Amino acid sequence: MSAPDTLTITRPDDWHLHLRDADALAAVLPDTARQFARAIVMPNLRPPVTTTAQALAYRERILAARPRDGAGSDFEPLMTLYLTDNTPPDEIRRAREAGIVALKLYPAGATTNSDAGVTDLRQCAKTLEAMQREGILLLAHGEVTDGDIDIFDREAVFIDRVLTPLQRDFPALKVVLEHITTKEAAQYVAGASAQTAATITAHHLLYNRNAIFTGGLRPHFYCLPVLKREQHRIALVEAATSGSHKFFLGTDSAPHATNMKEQSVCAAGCYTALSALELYAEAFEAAGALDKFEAFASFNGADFYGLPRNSGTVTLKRESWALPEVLPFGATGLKPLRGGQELGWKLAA
Ligand SMILES: NC(=O)N[C@@H](CC(=O)O)C(=O)O
Ligand SMILES: [Zn+2]
Ligand SMILES: [Zn+2]
Repeated sequence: MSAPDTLTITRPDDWHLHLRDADALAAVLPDTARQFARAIVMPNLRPPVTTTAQALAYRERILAARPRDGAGSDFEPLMTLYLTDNTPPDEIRRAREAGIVALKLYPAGATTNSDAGVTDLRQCAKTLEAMQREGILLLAHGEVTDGDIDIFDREAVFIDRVLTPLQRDFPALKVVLEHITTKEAAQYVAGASAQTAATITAHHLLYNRNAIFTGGLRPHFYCLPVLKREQHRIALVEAATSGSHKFFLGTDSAPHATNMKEQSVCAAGCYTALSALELYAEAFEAAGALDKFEAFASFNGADFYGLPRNSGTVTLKRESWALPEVLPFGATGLKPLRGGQELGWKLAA
């Protein structure tokens, strides 16, 4: 069979996204709004979005940053709250009534803007109970933070120490293990209850940890959880293309200004929103699984969250184009992953 020249799928959603705030929000939102109908917006602002009132105010700022008309003007942000040791159980009902869909678990110190995160999930039992009751999802940055655990093992150890007991104690709580990076995570999710799912980024499908070290240290490939060995990348591709409904698209597009990335201490995060669908299509095509792409990008996430699937379609065309090296973003710009290089698919306007 010859390779197709176009790929038309139901409008997709991004189930894990960082939009930031203020000028940064205005700079990046149009990229996502062009590609996706909806996105789960991460709450790791400074200060973090911990209350329903803050999330609703943030939602208004996002709506105000949408393109006025044409593509992206109907983009819908799906809001989340940042779980802390002290999130009151009462907040959960307020959140549900306000249309907030999930709380985000950041183990304290695990990633960008996670200082206010949870130090011990056992302290959150009452709140988790309320989430289970109200049908609010828990989204996990699944890494332990102990200094004695090797950084490449932190996801697997999180599954054993945190996720397995959590799902035993709250079996009806829907949990998304975000941005999975290992075969342990793919296997765990595939074998876990129907209340369990995972997002997978384009960069973890396309790259292994060699990308960070090719010819020198490459900060634009540094994100958390960090890229892993090739055997893990292969396991993620297998999970994404397996046809399992438990795996879906979440870019984890995480903008950091160039001066924050090209630094003695480089911020964690890759910017992929500008060309997310193109990057995913490349990964699915390399696996000979373009026929599995639509469910991964457009159906599985909505079904798991209990939200309607989108109507309408988007079309990707086989066309070679060079991704810009730097995008406008503050004084130093924003370098997208793969910037300056060719992509083989292009989202039709
Ligand atoms: N993925 C990252 O490396 N960074 C994210 C935070 C996160 O999702 O862990 C960010 O906010 O920059
Ligand atoms: Zn994370
Ligand atoms: Zn993230």
